[in-house]
Amino acid sequence: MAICNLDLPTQVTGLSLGSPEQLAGELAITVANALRDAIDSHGSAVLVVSGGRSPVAFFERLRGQELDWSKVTVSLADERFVPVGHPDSNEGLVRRHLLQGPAAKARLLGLYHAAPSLEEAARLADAALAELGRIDVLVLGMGEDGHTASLFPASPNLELALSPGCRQRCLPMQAPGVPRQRLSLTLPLLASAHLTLLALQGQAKLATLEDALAGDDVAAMPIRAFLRRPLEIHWCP
Ligand SMILES: O=C(O)[C@H](O)[C@@H](O)[C@H](O)[C@H](O)COP(=O)(O)O
Repeated sequence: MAICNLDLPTQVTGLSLGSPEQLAGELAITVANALRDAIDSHGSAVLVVSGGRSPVAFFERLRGQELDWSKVTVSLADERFVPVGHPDSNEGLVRRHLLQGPAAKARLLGLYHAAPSLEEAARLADAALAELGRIDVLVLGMGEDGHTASLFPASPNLELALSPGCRQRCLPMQAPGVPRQRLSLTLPLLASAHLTLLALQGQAKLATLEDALAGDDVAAMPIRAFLRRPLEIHWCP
């Protein structure tokens, strides 16, 4: 299915849903099916999710899905350099909205570490991610500037984070708005996911997607790195 007549590359599929509630439900079913398949095929599943405002309804629908959560590891595509109890924490968001009920049995591999600097926190996250293993499902969001995870245009370290040879799994990044200090998984790790989903809501993000599809400068719009790989976009007005 196309998304609002957007001309998608062959490796990108698009699903248009009627409302944010339908998008959350559809995404939850898609992710749960992929996690069950991973558990059936290799005994465990790794889910990497994004934070921000949009995923809350998706998290709450996903936690209601029947699966063996004790075999699931949840991690984050990016994090803000704030304590987990801070309202801006993505780990806090996942703990509050996803890891509840049966889903609380999942293991959470967070990125935040209390460290004297963002750089040191990124080094600690990078070391912790060594045990993540293969990402079975990656759920990305996107900002209206075309960032994804915390791969922001003009951020220091962006070029390194996007390079195919980047050896770090996690790097310190700077967002244009608060909270500025971020931790982001790098492209090689993110792009290694077996299934990558991009969840978008609203006309503004549809326009951003259209801009991203019309150009090829990845540094200007890092989401472009994912549009040239197999990707499933779920969008609603
Ligand atoms: O930490 C974050 O903010 C996210 O990981 C980020 O990459 C997010 O996916 C986009 O900024 C979209 O955010 P919204 O869903 O809030 O629009």
